Amino acid sequence: MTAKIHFESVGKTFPVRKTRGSGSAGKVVALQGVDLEIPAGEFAVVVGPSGCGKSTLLDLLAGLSTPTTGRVLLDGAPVTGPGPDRGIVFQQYALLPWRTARGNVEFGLEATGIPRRERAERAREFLALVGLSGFEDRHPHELSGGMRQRVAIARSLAYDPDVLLMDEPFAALDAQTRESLQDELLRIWRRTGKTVVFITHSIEEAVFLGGRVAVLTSRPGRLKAVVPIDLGARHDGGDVRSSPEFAAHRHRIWDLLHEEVTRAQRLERQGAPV
Ligand SMILES: Nc1ncnc2c1ncn2[C@@H]1O[C@H](COP(=O)(O)OP(=O)(O)OP(=O)(O)O)[C@@H](O)[C@H]1O
Repeated sequence: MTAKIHFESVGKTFPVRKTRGSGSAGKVVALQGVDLEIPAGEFAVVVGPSGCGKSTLLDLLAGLSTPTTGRVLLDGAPVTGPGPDRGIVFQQYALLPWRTARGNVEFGLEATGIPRRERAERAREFLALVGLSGFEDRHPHELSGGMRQRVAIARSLAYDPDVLLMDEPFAALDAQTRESLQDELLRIWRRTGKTVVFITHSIEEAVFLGGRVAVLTSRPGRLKAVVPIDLGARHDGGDVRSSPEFAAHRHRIWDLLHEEVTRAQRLERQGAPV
């Protein structure tokens, strides 16, 4: 069966401008030879040291940039640009401040030609899905950070993309809000059956959310390991985050990352101006 998403020997190199004191322009190899298949309906999480190319990987899948080598396939066809089959949620809310929660969710639908009444209905439905019934008429400044991010998720889901791309969507939130949004997201994922690609710096978040966790090496980002997460039935109730299975997965990913983080720090020190 064709994978929903297939990174096929993907590499990405960025040209960098000449900096003061350095002789010539150079390049940054952000990703190198990344091979990863993600089946439909999977919740895939990507972790890796800072600057290893996680956002670059997501941008390629979103069609916001093109790979230097290899291909990114969606349903077997190369990604050639952004499309409504992929919804993106970033760390920053990116909401329109002059529009209400409902207006923000409707905004994404306006370009699709869906009639006004249906847009309003769908916005209400998706705001309810993310737990924001009763807050439809609030503006972003009248909502908490967690609520704003819920609006952003509702906006992405409202046009029914097959794939949800999430780039550290909860990183700016306090710990409690973050955990409750993780619970919500899993509930929504189970209900909608979307394929999710989720980037995070948090190992706990990766283990809690991921069906599989892809660990990237420090730059250039290559695939170091793909760790299947099995938290068993405990995921359906109880405090899964304190279970021994959770701790074992967390430890395994920590081990994989630790070596890479150390390597990245060493490279950073070597590259730092003296
Ligand atoms: N447009 C660009 N031009 C030049 N270099 C870029 C560009 N975008 C990313 N890079 C470089 O590519 C590398 C990977 O960046 P990317 O943002 O994908 O990493 P990341 O793993 O998401 O980082 P972080 O965890 O810090 O968010 C970095 O060294 C970054 O500076």
